[in-house]
Amino acid sequence: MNHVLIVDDEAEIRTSLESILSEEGYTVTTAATAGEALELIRDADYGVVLLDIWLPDKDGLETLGEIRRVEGAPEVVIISGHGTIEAAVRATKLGAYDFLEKPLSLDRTLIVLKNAMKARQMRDDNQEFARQLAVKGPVTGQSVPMKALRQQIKLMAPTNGRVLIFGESGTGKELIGRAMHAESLRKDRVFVELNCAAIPEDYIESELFGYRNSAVPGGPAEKRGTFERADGGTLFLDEVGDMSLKTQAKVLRALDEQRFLPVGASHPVHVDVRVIAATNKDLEEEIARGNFREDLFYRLNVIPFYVPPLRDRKEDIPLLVKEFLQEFGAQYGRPRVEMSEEALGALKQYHWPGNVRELRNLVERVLILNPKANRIEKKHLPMLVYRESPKNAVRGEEFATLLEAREAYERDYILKKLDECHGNVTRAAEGLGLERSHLYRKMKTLGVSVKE
Ligand SMILES: Nc1ncnc2c1ncn2[C@@H]1O[C@H](COP(=O)(O)OP(=O)(O)OP(=O)(O)O)[C@@H](O)[C@H]1O
Repeated sequence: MNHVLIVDDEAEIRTSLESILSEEGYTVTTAATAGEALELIRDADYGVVLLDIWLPDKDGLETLGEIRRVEGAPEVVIISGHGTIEAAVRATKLGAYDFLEKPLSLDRTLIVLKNAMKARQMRDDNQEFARQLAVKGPVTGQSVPMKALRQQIKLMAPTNGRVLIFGESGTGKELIGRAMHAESLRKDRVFVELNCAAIPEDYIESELFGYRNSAVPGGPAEKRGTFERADGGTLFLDEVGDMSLKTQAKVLRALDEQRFLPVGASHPVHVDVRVIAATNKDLEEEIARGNFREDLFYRLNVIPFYVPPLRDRKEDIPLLVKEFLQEFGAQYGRPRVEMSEEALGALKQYHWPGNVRELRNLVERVLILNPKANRIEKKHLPMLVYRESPKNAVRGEEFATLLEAREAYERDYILKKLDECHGNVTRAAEGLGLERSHLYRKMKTLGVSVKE
């Protein structure tokens, strides 16, 4: 974050400040009027605005108010002339970061600007923290591999070493990445996540490294990439095996040099980032196939972590269920809900292709679809029972007749839709393209219910 906007109607001040600040490594844009400045601020991500309080087209305090209303607003430092100090003081009470008096002292300008940038960075970090709080939880599990993983996290977290986490989808790789960050020396800084598979190839470079002077007409002129946002903290690169070879080459360089060139920029940006990467692919196999760079693999894989699938640590299921029942019980106003031993036994029979994520979703669904049950019994887990009975299993196994196969698929699909719609049959019917009454009839035939 080093973009400064200078707003002053005196051309001389604009030019001299621009050249000094550019030399200090800031990216500088200038504007002569409040109108022009507001337009620029709505378009790009500035760290700090140096705002002359006296502008020809608008009152300085009013301009300050408008800037502060822009989402992700920059810090504002007021520049005041001789007769406007009182207004500048008032501006700081209204949320300006500080003020500078004309004629500007170079030292003071640089110090105030540096501090204002830092304040803006901290505001960004705090917003990231707030987002993180919503998703953070403990790494639960008493199985031998989970205990070992927790120990490994404790040991490796403070080392700053790069970590590569392997494991099937839904096993908890991101959770482990976050736990690692929470126990590291960077815990007071940001944790930024980027899912490399979710971003189209054309955008991934600008997502990672940001851009200056967007090529998209009407688009924001500047964007900070994930590397830059993670400065000082941890960058979690999820599904790292899905990056193209071209992007891999750029990431490799950024890791080696701890600096990179945003798209369209003329100066590199230096960062201090710890990278934790995760993948559900066999990267060694991807290397053999020529899809993943070996040098990047070794750079990322300083400390390898392996998270086993849930089917290989079924002893963790009761504890996980307890945690999810607590979480969703509190959310849906049913704090005392529990699960019978028999139901837990049924869950242990299942092979959990979606791992812990699937278990968590199932617990939530069962709670929603059985609003009166204070104790979840085996009969409340129909889908699993169908899946695990070889005759009815939806995936792969054999069905006696086509009708049976179709019903199993339909049942599964309807349950999924009902789950997405939190048990609301009308909305599920809309989503399925059926009349509500038709869906009810189908549910009855298939033995699907949303009530006790
Ligand atoms: N050991 C665990 N204890 C508690 N919750 C867990 C555990 N493992 C996973 N979860 C929960 O399961 C869900 C999926 O976990 P997470 O997103 O970390 O998996 P992932 O391996 O990163 O998945 P993907 O590869 O699909 O991104 C999350 O809601 C997470 O909180």
